[in-house]
Amino acid sequence: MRFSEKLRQEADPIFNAIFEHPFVKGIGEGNVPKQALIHYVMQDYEYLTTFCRIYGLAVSKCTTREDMTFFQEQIGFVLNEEIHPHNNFCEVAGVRYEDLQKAPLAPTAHHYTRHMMEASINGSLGETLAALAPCPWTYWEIGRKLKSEVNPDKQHPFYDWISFYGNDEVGTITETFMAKIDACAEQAGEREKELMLSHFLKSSQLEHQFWTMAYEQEEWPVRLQSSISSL
Ligand SMILES: Cc1ncc(CN)c(N)n1
Repeated sequence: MRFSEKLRQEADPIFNAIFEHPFVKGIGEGNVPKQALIHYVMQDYEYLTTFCRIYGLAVSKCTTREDMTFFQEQIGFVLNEEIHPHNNFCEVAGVRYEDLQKAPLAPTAHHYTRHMMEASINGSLGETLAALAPCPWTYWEIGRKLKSEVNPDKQHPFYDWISFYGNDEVGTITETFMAKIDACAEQAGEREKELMLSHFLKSSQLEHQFWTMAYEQEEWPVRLQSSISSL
């Protein structure tokens, strides 16, 4: 079995819990509370900004230009393409995208981004890839599942979101992650492979927790006036 398949197999209960999450189910049913959509976009905008910084850290781990090019292209994808699903959520919620930017990271988004940063600063390229992979991988599987089960037409409120993540481009990104993880695992010792599995499972758990954070509009326990904590 490919190492990437083993990661996916170990994470199966988490992926299944994500498919059953009320936010994710709500996307398929065309029925997500407005405040959940708003909280999601506010947090995801900051999450994806940090994700680009982590891709920069990943570049510092690369030994080939091919790997560098992959991460460079992924930064372009986040900055230029992933604004479309955010715009879909904003349109449904009836808010302007510009008004949802620069929010302080909520506890779960903070935890998730710091987990990936730690893996990419202190770990190998394989550990970095394993920590980052659940981001495209879970969304690709959600998109593909909703596309086949719901088969939305253009009248569906989340047609754009489902079409975006169920699209072959996100599938190709996921498959490239898998191939790079497999190549790293072939060179890795047992300890490094254990860490890759651990990082993959932690990020998958935090993907699930991110949906809950948005659905329940998680905030820090004490509300402050200042937005200085936005990093
Ligand atoms: C938290 C999260 N995870 C994954 C994705 C899809 N790139 C996203 N936009 N946000």
